[in-house]
Amino acid sequence: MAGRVHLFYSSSVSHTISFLSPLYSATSRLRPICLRRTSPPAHMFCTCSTAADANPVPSGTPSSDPFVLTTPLYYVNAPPHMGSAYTTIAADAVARFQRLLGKKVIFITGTDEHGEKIATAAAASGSSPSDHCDAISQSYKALWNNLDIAYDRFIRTTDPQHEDIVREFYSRVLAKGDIYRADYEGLYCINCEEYKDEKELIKDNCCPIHLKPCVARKEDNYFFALSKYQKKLEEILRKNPEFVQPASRLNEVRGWVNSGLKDFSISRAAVDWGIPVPNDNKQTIYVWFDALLGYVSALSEGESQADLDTVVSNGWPASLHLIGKDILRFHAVYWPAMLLSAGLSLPKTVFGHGFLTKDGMKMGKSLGNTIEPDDLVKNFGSDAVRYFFLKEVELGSDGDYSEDRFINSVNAGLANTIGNLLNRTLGLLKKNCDSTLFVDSSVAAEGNPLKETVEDLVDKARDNYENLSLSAACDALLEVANAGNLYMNNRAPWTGFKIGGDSADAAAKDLVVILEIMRILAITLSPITPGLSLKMYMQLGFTEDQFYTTTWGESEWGGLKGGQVMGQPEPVFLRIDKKTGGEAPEVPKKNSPKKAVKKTDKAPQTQAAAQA
Ligand SMILES: Nc1ncnc2c1ncn2[C@@H]1O[C@H](COP(=O)(O)OP(=O)(O)OP(=O)(O)O)[C@@H](O)[C@H]1O
Repeated sequence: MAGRVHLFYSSSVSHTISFLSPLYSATSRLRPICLRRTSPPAHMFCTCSTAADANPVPSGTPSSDPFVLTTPLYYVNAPPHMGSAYTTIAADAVARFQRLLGKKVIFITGTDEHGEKIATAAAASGSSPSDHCDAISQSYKALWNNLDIAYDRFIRTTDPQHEDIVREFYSRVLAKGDIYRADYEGLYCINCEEYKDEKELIKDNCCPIHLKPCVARKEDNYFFALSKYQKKLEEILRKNPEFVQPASRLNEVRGWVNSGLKDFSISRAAVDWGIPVPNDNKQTIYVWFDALLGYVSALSEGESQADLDTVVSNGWPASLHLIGKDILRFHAVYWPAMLLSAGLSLPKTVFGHGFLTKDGMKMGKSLGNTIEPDDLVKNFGSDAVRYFFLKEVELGSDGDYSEDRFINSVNAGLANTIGNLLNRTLGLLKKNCDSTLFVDSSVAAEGNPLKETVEDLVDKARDNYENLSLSAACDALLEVANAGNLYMNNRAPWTGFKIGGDSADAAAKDLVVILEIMRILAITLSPITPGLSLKMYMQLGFTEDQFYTTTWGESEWGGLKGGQVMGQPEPVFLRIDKKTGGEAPEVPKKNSPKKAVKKTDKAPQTQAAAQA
């Protein structure tokens, strides 16, 4: 889904209805309005309906329904960049957290492959659109693999089952009387694949986003009667404020809706590379009326027949659409209206996060001002990349990348505060206790207020995960590690071992306390840094299989047992040397989606893991 701007009707667009579907009649000339392009609390995971309460169509999600979450389907005009990776990493962390809670999760991502821009990009590279799409969608899959993304479904809008769903959806909306035909003339931005309002253009009729001149175009198109859904959308936004998150985005969406919704064009006459409009193969379906349906068609995977009733029974509606704020209007205005028209339930939450920027401009494929995530993974490992962007860029706000900030943050958090504490503690345990735990961690912590501190922080992290405050979840977990470091320094167990007797027993208990903290951290940090967490868990004497079957419930204090033998103290995360950068880690071969949730390969996953 490109950050395409949709323009309804502008003063620069001459628009007259030349043909009306027998099912819909418009009587007035459509008035000009243009759209500009530009982050759920605990309740979003409750099983009661939210947006669906205001939905006139049958809805409601029983508690056994899966947690379905989506990233945008990325537009294959160019390979992925750090911006595309940002949304996907955040979605992966949410998916992993929900799995830890024991939910059945369906994490959907994929690629948006139709439209003029794709045909042009293919021609420029001397390949057919279909070969081009195969190559670029593969580059997304490869990056997700390198970033440890455990998606469940990867939908391509050129998949046959998707095309079937789009046609069925279109037919439902047509039958509802919500599609009609009209003339359209105006200035067109090929990169946005949209007609633009002259008022929003900059010098020489250039698109303000892509900085390229728009071209005059005239065609007749099919339109979707968005205006019919004005009242319903107002009601949904009033009754279900959690439908759009964070609150600042909700206000934006309310502003758009309250200023009056105008119908929009859902076909293109001049674009061959698309799904033909049913009963009119001279037109193809507009990319957004096609791509948004990918969230639905992804649920038909594995079915011999792809139809809307099947996908509904397979988990629709989605619990969460995680998107960038550039495509909020499509997801929070057009999409719910389209779903209402087709008689489908609305997603529970649309979360529009902020932008990664470079020199103040949104990083994007069209502008080419991108950071290559593969380079970051190669230099620093996937855990470092995931940690930095989730901790340092609050979901919902914009954030700038700088290598210095990256290295400082990752070194301070993962290498010093967490990795070093585990390594020191295991080193002391090896030297003084033959790497064996002296007592159960529940016994070691009797009367120790640190246990309660940790429990409170873990609860805080859980709330933050649930609210999609991923950065705050990282902060709470770092506080847990800080509390462990402080305890180690205050208690100085090495002196107790030197003294011997009761003091040595107390020191041995202290080590158990700290290792229990590390166990809890390994579990609770695993949505953010799955590779590092696995490494930590295994050093604590657990197996890989045990790691992949842990639940959030197991983060309760008391998992370590007396007599348990710990692994060898080896650094789980090495400091990154500012001068040389990180050493290249082995890029793990992993992530067939399900396998990634319960991996069986043994490849090290972090810079440190590769070196350890
Ligand atoms: N700079 C960015 N910061 C955060 N997320 C981004 C950024 N760029 C893209 N994304 C993610 O990708 C989505 C847009 O996908 P798309 O494939 O259109 O990428 P794009 O680079 O924005 O494309 P283009 O530059 O051609 O408009 C956004 O909604 C967001 O989820």
